[in-house]
Amino acid sequence: MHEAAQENPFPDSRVLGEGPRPHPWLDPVLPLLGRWQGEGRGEYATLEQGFRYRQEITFSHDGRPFLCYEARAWLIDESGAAVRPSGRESGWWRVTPDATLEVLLAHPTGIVETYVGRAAGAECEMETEGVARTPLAKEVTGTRRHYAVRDGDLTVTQFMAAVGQPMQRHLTARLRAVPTL
Ligand code: HEM
Repeated sequence: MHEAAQENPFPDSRVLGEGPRPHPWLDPVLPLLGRWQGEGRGEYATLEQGFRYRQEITFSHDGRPFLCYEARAWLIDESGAAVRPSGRESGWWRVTPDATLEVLLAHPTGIVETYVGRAAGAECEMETEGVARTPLAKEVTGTRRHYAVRDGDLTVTQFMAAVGQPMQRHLTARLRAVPTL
């Protein structure tokens, strides 16, 4: 005999004023809350040429002192037309009372990253403490990220040390807040 499914009584919210009240420790990262979409450019020393992509990022919370994070990107051509799915990641942004960030991100490419960073004035900076890789994953040894919300835009930059290369820029994107579904 199957029990009837129940509506989760503790839904996530990505809109301020809807759902649970954000935990006070989340104050420094509240500007990130919501759904963002925009375009970025990528590069790396091992690649013959750069690339363009669109990316969608959502940040939500359930009243506890962490954000639920999800990001999906797809490559686009010069005219902006979609080419193929690309980088995808999900994880948790834990925030402490002194605005230290502890971030966990998992990638379908066999990589799990743990970061430590800081949130201040609508900007977040973080650097990897650890990178774990499955046997077939590419050799990524460290990553640095910067997120900034300014005038309704979210800019995201990512530097990476990987495949024998020193830390260098891989991604830069500018996203705008979009209405939640
Ligand atoms: C917006 C997200 C991302 C996009 C659009 C993106 C896109 C790309 C593209 C187009 C390439 C060239 C190879 C290919 O065509 O697939 C590439 C290479 C690579 N990316 Fe990313 N990437 C993203 C995020 C990441 C992240 C988060 C990591 C690390 C955790 C990463 C690590 C790498 C590595 C290691 C390579 C291979 C370099 C090489 O072997 O030459 N990427 N990326």
